[in-house]
Amino acid sequence: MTLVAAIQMASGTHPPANLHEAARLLGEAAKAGAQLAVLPENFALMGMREEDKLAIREQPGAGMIQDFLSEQSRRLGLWIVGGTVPLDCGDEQRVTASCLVYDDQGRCLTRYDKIHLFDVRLPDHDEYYVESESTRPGDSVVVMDTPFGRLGLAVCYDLRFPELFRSLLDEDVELIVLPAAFTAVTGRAHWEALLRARAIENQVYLIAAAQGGYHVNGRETHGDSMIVDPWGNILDRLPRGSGVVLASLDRERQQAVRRSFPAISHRRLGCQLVHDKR
Ligand SMILES: O=C(O)CNC(=O)[C@H](CS)NC(=O)CCC(=O)C(=O)O
Repeated sequence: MTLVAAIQMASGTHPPANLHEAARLLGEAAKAGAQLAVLPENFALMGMREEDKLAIREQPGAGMIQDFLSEQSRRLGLWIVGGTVPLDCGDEQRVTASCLVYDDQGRCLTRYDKIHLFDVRLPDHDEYYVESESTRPGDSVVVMDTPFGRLGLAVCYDLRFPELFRSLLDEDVELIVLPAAFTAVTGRAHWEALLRARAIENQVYLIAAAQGGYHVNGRETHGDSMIVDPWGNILDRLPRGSGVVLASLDRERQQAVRRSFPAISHRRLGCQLVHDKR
């Protein structure tokens, strides 16, 4: 059994203050006995404008945010999934939205760059997002082995693309982390349904860490960070505000679900059949 945490924040415009709050919540998770903690998307900055993140971009491997993640994971003896960090990609106008995984000794082992970017005008609302103006999308599916099982990475809007999760399943993931900053409008309509669907159809644990609250840019994020088990049960959740969501992952229970309800082995369409026809 592994105790894991999803950390919920309502990040503001001042990175040091956001890191201070993240440290407090990571400390809370560690104190509760968590071995792995997931921070939300943009935990270090929810700016006034989308392009504000360009100003705090870091070179891969060095900078205030990455030093923070390394130091916290080492000091707390905690694996940390660093929500997203804006990393320099050699493009003046754009960064990558990089999800970085640190082990309990402060080493950054894995990087996943958000693949699907949120270029959306919300129906019936005066709200639109053009994430691709300031973010360069990733193009690689990323999984890694951890002491807690095979881990897959996805970020926020990625949740709407089941083919990414199938690709993760094809790599035999057992748990998937999803740092997010879902809008209040779309979150109310879709967040829980999408999370539970992705967990159920892939029979994985899903650890979703969200931004949840009001932000200086006038936006509201949905919150409701949750940990979902491979049967679709919500093990713990936090509707609003800052805090820590905790649950135990039970690999034997997961194996039992996959054995007794073998939907994964009943797949007929997708990779294999497509490849056979080529
Ligand atoms: O709003 C902000 O400032 C921060 N938000 C983010 O960083 C990202 C990119 S704009 N938000 C999403 O991907 C929302 C997805 C979503 O809400 C959905 O799929 O419905």
